[in-house]
Amino acid sequence: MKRTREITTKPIEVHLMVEQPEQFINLFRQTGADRLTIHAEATTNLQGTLAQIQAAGMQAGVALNPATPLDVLDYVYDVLDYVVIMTVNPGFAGQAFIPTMYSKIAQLNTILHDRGLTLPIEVDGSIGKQTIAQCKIAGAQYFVGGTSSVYHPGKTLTENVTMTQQLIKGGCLDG
Ligand SMILES: O=C(CO)[C@H](O)[C@H](O)COP(=O)(O)O
Repeated sequence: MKRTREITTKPIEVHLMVEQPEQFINLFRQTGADRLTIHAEATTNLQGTLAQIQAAGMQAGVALNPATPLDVLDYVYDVLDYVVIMTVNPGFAGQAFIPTMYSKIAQLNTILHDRGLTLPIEVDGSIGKQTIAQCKIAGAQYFVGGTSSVYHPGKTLTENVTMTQQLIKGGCLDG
């Protein structure tokens, strides 16, 4: 994290897939993180932990595993800056996208709209050529790049980044 902070002024988002994430808030703030994502399933104090992240000067995000319902967010929207919908089960790269996640993204988009909130929806897991367009239609605004996009084997990082940018913008791909 420290090395990454030295080489970029871009916002750095850290996604903590650990239990008791509250133990790591200050550590990641000190190393230069701008946004900290915690899992709803990983803490018994979701509201308090999000509030602590914001109080430490970072944006606070909640990641929801595929089986976790959206209503866990009902009482934390006031301490939340973005939501990460996991579109695979967390653990490792290269898994298949879970198709029911499209409707989960759309449902969250409707909830946010009904509440008058403009929090971005981020999607994580098998995000690439086959899934970006539909995630965007459902309401996603942030896309996590993994082996399905920016680290896709067989192409350079630059080629993959260009391709992914085109997909997110909704442009045509020629290959
Ligand atoms: O958090 C993850 C899995 O736990 C990864 O971000 C993601 O799955 C990696 O990308 P891809 O699915 O494109 O290989």
